Amino acid sequence: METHTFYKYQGAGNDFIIFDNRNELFDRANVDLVRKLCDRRFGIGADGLMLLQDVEGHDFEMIYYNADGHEGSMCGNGGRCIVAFAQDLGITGSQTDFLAADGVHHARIHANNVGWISLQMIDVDAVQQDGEAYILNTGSPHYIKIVQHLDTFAVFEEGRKVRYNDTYRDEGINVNFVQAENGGYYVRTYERGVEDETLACGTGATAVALAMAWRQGEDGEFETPIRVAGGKLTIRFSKAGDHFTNVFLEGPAEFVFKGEISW
Ligand SMILES: N[C@H](CCC[C@H](N)C(=O)O)C(=O)O
Repeated sequence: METHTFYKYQGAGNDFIIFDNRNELFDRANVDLVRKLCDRRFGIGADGLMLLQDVEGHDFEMIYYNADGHEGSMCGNGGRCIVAFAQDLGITGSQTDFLAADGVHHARIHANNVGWISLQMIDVDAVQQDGEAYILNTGSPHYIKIVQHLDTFAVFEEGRKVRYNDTYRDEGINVNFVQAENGGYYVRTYERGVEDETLACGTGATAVALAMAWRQGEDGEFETPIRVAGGKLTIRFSKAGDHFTNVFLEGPAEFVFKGEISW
């Protein structure tokens, strides 16, 4: 048994356990351990777990796991949280470039708005349709459907049906329900890998902003406010036809607590 220090961060209520794994003491392949630490009853509890590691040519590498131990896709809120963590560790200043599952990300910590982080997301070149829903990949795969009365909508049940239907069962998909409001959108997401509704999903909020602009069809520069259960996010991007560039996810990322755990 060895004792390990962990850190807990949250971004708009999407919560993460983070380890400084520059010493590589956390075994990347230990998926059972990831699952146990993320369990809200048997472990620390979180929507996901991240490892901050050293990597050639960038400030650090972000290794992200969903609560079920699944690794390999991007997490937008997690990305903003690990940037805050890197700054708290003194690894980076107010700007950083780091490596994640979907490539290199640039991020900026706003000096005049403490805890507000702007994270560049991958360019998007394709929006597909599945019936009335929109499908796109913003580092993770997303399904987006417009609904009425989102406040009382059965996100868990309806999200789960889509995530496990014949089309998506094997790979899984994150299911976002959206309703327009005051020049922006209200979004609730059923997350694959958590297999539940979370309070926020950064790649999901990004996918919603892009899909809604694609649906409207006009090109230009956009700044889209997105309200989620855990707070507010802003998505900035340029749209030219099916091409989305300069995509930024902006929102809060905060340290919650740190602790020690043995295994
Ligand atoms: N919460 C995350 C999404 C994690 C992606 C994951 N649920 C998946 O695609 O497997 C976010 O803020 O972007």
